Amino acid sequence: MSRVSLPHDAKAGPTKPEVRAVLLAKLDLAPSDHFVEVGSCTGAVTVEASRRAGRVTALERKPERLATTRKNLAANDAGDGVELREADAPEGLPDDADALFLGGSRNYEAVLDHAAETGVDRVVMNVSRLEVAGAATEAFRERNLLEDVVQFQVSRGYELAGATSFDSDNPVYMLVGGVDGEEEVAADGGRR
Ligand SMILES: C[S@@+](CC[C@H](N)C(=O)[O-])C[C@H]1O[C@@H](n2cnc3c(N)ncnc32)[C@H](O)[C@@H]1O
Repeated sequence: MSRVSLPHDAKAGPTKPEVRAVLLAKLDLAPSDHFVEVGSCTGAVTVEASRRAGRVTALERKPERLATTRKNLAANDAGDGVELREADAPEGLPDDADALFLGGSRNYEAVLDHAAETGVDRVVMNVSRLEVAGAATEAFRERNLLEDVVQFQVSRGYELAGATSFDSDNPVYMLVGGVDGEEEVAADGGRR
């Protein structure tokens, strides 16, 4: 299993390893891909993506967090092919992304507009707040970007009195799609 070392911390991160595993499966990155990330923060996703995609452009609006991305990339020998931009998306978004990940939700509607206009093949957004998840699902749907909505929660075991108990992370809503995305509908009319 590939590991990511994150010696440098930032307030809003990192995206947990189990969530990254699902995210990477959905993004399905290949060496021919240009991957664009909005909100790189600790760089946990940036590092993983740089091991799979040929090109990575990572945007982060907060300069101190972008510095953390840079330091954690260096700690993983992962800076090759990665361009870091201090920008508040949609500012700074390239026009040739194959896969786009919204790790931060600020201006997400304008970011989704840009994705739809430039024909991004795979778009994934992680949301933790319920109201934002609902509104963002609608925003994906309105732009014909929605294929799948996945909600999951990870619990991590710890030792308690010689046995194992669990601490639960917040639930994650993962919106998955892309241009020409079609929502999956089961034969009985329910969503799959
Ligand atoms: C939840 S954190 C992302 C965590 C990151 N995936 C990691 O593993 O560390 C969200 C980040 O997105 C950034 N952000 C939010 N909206 C943004 C935007 N429109 N453009 C650039 N950065 C943004 C925030 O500053 C924050 O650092």
